[in-house]
Amino acid sequence: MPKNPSTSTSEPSAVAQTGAKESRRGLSRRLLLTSAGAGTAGLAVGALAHAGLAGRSHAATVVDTVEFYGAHQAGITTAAQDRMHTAAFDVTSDDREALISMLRSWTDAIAAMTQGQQVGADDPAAGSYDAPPSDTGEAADLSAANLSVTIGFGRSLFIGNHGKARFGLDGKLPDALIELPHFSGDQIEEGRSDGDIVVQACADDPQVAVHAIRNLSRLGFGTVRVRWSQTGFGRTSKTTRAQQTPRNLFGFKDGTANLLADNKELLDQHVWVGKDSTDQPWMAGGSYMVTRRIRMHVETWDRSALREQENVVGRVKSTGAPLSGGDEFSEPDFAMAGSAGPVIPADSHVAVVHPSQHDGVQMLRRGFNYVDGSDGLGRLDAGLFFIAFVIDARTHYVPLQEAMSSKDAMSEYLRHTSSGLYAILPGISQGQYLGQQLFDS
Ligand SMILES: C=CC1=C(C)c2cc3[nH]c(cc4nc(cc5[nH]c(cc1n2)c(C)c5CCC(=O)O)C(CCC(=O)O)=C4C)c(C)c3C=C
Ligand SMILES: [Fe+2]
Repeated sequence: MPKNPSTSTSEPSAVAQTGAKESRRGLSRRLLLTSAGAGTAGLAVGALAHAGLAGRSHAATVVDTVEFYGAHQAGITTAAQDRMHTAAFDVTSDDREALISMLRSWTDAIAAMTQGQQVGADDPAAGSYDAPPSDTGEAADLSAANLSVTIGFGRSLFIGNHGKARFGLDGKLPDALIELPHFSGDQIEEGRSDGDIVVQACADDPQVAVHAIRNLSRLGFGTVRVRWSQTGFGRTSKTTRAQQTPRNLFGFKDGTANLLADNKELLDQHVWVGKDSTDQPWMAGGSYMVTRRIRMHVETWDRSALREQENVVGRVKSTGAPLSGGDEFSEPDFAMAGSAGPVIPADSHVAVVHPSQHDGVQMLRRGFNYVDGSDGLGRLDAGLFFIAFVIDARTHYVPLQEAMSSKDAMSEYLRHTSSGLYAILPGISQGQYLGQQLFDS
């Protein structure tokens, strides 16, 4: 389990572990960790002990925090972490002020947790003995592990399930926040889908991601309740050039042709909502997140020949190169002829979803593998929790999914069991709360 905080992020915190921060906020989780006894928690302790509580020389301190404030929320272009816990919440209260108050407390908690600090108070022993601790405590000895928390609102937050405006949000529903259509072959479970608010927590330590969701859920008690939640591991994409392409549960490299954090022009074109590309000015700087829990019939896959597997994906299993040749990052040549039709079959996954088939649209994929035990019939309940961030799902997701479900050979091995589309809030600066642009608009 990666407890190594030496992996810096695409958005490192400029203030991580400075003396100023210590005196302002008291002991951070990581400094508690260091002072509580080197040797118990792996490399983090070694590194921080060297940075020296004694000497207070912070020069060697490693950074494993992701900046929370900014024009966009973290957790989208942030270097994809290894673990995920995503949850959707339904708002149980009708009170707009209660919702805003919860979003304020969530903002404070996220700002603290992403910097490796406890929720509420930095020192868990400082609270009242007669009250529950302000932090649940299971991450107290862990580093921030590159935690990012990303919040979005579902269509039902604006108009409920009957089209009636909620929380005074009349006229604030973005046109792009559609109800995703039913796609051929879908076996969607309602209880695993949609929801008023989505919270994606990603970290390089599963306990840190779970801790984030649990503490937000606790802070929301009386205002929201969890509708569904999903854990994931082994990121199935890369979002920075420095990251190696990971493999999905079919054993193929996944994320090769993904949009990357350093391609600002493409991100502006395909991921970030701009003030001119939305009917809702409050969405500028935001994005749309598509979630699909896709069961992969791994037992059937494992019994299929390598030739079949590669023809289904359109790439070489070992290297990730397109079947038309070259290396992993070579462009596929869909026109190259083989002995019986194109070398890359027209019904292969990459041929079906490639931008050349869809007016050049691209998406930022950020999914995770999942295994939720077995299904009672001797098969793993395993697959991909597909997550993609796009500027507009109507142009950047729906047509691709329609093509997949009608002509993608991979679909035979897949079953979509959940579906969600959320308006990802723009980022905020210090002093603001998540969602403020909407509620102030
Ligand atoms: C509708 C969008 C997509 C869904 C759903 C989806 C599911 C899915 N994909 C894989 C495995 C791979 N996908 C790969 C590439 C790829 N996939 C999509 C879209 C969806 N995939 C796109 C847009 C692309 C990029 C195409 C391109 O530009 O070439 C690949 C190849 C490697 C890579 O580029 O990432 C694999 C492998 C699975 C297993 C899956 C559902 C479980
Ligand atoms: Fe794919």
